[in-house]
Amino acid sequence: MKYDLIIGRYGEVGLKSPRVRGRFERKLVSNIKSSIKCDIDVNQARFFIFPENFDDAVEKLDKIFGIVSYSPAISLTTDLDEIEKHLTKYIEELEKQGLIDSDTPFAVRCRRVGTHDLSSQEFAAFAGSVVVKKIGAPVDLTNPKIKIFLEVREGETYIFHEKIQGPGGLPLGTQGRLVALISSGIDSPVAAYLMMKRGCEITAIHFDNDPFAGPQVTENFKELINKLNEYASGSPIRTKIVKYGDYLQKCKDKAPEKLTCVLCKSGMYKLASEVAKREKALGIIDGSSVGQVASQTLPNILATRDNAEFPILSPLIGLDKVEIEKIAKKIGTFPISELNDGGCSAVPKYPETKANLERVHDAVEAINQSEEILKALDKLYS
Ligand SMILES: Nc1ncnc2c1ncn2[C@@H]1O[C@H](COP(=O)(O)OP(=O)(O)OP(=O)(O)O)[C@@H](O)[C@H]1O
Repeated sequence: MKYDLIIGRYGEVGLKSPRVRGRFERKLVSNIKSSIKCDIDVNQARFFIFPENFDDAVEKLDKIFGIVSYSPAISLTTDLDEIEKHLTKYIEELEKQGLIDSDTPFAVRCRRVGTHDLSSQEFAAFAGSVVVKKIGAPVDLTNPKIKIFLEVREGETYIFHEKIQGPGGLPLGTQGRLVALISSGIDSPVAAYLMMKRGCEITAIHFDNDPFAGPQVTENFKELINKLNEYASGSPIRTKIVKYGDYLQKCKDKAPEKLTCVLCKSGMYKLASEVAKREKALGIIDGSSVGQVASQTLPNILATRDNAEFPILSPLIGLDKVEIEKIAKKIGTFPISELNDGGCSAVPKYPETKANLERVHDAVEAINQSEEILKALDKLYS
């Protein structure tokens, strides 16, 4: 099929006040243009996208937040003879692709904006008669196997048959910046993805636990960022890597062994708070889910977040592993997270699961956490 344009639609953006909607629309247009070479007209909650390369555009629109659905379409003038001519050719193409034949129940749906001689129903009935004349397929308005859409907008008419689901959400970059703690595991990239979908730009921090973890962990993290960047058109993810081994060694040397994971996590939030200040971010994201592992019990969550200076958002907090994995597979991070990275040897044999706030405060003092975090910050690289 030779299409003329792609019609994109947004959902939630349309519920905003006109001023906010205008801002979101402009951001969405610039995000689309960042990865797709095209011209775009915006008109009444529709994006009319004229790409240089259709296949490339169809693939990339699937990863641009804010777009709820999109349809490759042909355009023509609103005139019954023109509709008959172009729709007949369109049906011929669908027949060649095996999408319609004389037995395929079909329906025409018409949406109309502006003043015309015919009502939407009359336009749909006319288009239906063209399809019947061309191919003899049966009309079935309740249970069609294929739908033909006619969108009549003043003097322009668009014909399409697909409404491809987009990722939804809000345009990236409309909600401010967050610092995301991203390991090489399954959960944290999903957490970052979900907040990107809510329009938040991301600075990703990874803690390199060498010598307690091997180089593969950091390599996997970089691969995960490459994958997440496919969804970051217009606002690529900024990355920071922290050498964290010395901090962990201090925890092991100066605090009860049992508390290593609690102090590790608490140090991450503290360091992320410093990075958030530098990055003008408004919060921190992590991949916690209540009770998933020893470090994610409610007492540990409380004890590790106690000295963070920014809100910590955990979008996976109420999801179970199967639900998280389903998202990871959908967005393509799962196979990377599944790669063996050797794990972390700093984890004690019996990690604390019911951290006591007072004892954690004592341990934080014993390791001189603030100073150690400043030292680690000095070893931050991009
Ligand atoms: N090396 C690391 N670098 C950056 N963030 C980390 C690291 N390790 C853990 N985190 C953060 O802390 C959260 C909880 O830690 P936990 O040790 O349970 O994670 P994990 O199971 O290793 O990884 P994930 O939760 O990503 O599957 C992670 O979701 C992630 O946000």
